[in-house]
Amino acid sequence: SLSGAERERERERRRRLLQELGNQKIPFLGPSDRGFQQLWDSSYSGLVLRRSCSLPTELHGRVQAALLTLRRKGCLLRDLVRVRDRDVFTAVSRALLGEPGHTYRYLDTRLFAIPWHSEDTDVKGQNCCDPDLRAACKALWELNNFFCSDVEGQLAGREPKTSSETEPVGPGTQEKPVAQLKHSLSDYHIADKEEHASGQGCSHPSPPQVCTGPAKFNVTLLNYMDPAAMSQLKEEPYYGMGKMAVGWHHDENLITHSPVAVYSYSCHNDRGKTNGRRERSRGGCYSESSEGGSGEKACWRIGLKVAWDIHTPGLMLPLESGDCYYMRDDLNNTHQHCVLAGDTARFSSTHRVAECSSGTLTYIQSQCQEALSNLHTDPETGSHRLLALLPITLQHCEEIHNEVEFEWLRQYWFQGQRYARFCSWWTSPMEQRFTMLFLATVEEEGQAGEGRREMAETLLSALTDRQQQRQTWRDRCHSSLAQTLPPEEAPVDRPFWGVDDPSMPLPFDLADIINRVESLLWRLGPRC
Ligand SMILES: O=C(O)CCC(=O)C(=O)O
Ligand SMILES: [Fe+2]
Repeated sequence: SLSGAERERERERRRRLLQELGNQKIPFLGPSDRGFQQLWDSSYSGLVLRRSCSLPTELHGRVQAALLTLRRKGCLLRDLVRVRDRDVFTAVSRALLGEPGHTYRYLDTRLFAIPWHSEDTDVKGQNCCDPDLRAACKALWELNNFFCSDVEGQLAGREPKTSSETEPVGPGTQEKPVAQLKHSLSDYHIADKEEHASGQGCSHPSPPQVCTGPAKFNVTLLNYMDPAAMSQLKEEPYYGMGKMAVGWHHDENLITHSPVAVYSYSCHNDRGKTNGRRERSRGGCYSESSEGGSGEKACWRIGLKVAWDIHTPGLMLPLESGDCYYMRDDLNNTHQHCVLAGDTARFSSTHRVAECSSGTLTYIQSQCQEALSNLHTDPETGSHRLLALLPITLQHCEEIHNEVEFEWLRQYWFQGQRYARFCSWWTSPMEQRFTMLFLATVEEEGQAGEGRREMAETLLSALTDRQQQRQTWRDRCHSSLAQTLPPEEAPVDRPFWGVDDPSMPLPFDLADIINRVESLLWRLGPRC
């Protein structure tokens, strides 16, 4: 994610562009506009549309049922994210599904994946949630497998478009013959297992972090919004594309150049399906409502723009229920996208190759292990002592402490009981007493000279940083927006301990300790 300075530069750049633009709108093209396909070919070539009809029917059925199950169970929740140092609720409700132990970080928020539950006899996950939820997760895992193999096919075959049957598709892509798509779902499972076995793909936690092999989507971020329930959606400001459910953005925290695959499902508000003809007016984005054509329903659309460019027209792509699209190559880097709300409720499942080198439970547990290996506990007294006292070791331990506390524990508890409510997979790792918090200070260590100064300096910077971050999290937990949440979703300021908790070597409030280290440094005098 962006640093403060980078954010500031972006803001300034945006301000200048808006100034240049004045009150004018930038043109954009939809499918019924002349030059649409040409614009797509020339400026949006990483975008590929796969129409609903080219996916297996039974896959649609399972995925759509799964999304409805997740909604019914209340798994989809609005995130209290941070944008430009302010807390805001996302307009869409979300949930993350994915490989066990994976997380996805966006807008200063770490989402913890509900595991796919791909195995029926997963010992670890057996009792973590009920069968309906397990089945729902598994359906999205099947969709994930479909996308993994489909996006590869799309990458392999870059011949120019040959079929004009399904309009429109992206440039340089060939719709797979329908026969080829009528694989049974189990074919995809097998393909998936084989790829896992061969160790290819880019979902593995360690670097390199550039996508080279076939795409292995490791998480999907689900989105849901019912516009009827939203009082005010923002108007798209640059092109006049209409109301936005998700504003302009790049997807964050992805392996460089990895693709994103999206399944779009717009539910019909009424009973029954839209039958009869569809009318295509501007952008083909109105469909006649099912009950005799009274009133038009705006459909959901994706907006795309070239980043930092006010000259290339924008692209607006209407999506019918069941349509999928891919963002390939570097489209996500060079372009931004937004989601334009239609009239009906809509789900999307957005499959990603999350950059997980520091984003898995395995990773953070090994970090803890490493730091703890430097901690000796006296079996008699229970007191703790650091084994290695090199400043570099101390600094590393303190950094790990901050990482565990702020990137994992506080992130998790800030989202309240939401995870434990549907699936208890994360409960045990998060409830574990993270002994990390026991790391003692070196104040008492009888060292002299530069070594001691260096230690104190190291400690001071770690503690100051920790104190600041604790305050930020406290503020976020007690913000007026956080207060509006029901108890089960309300942020919990955890971990927290009282002033005289004997099991904690350091108080929660570090102000006194920081003062002591500061005065120690002062007593040691200036660096020689
Ligand atoms: O819903 C969609 O089609 C895309 C949503 C999106 O851009 C996102 O979740 O990052
Ligand atoms: Fe996105």
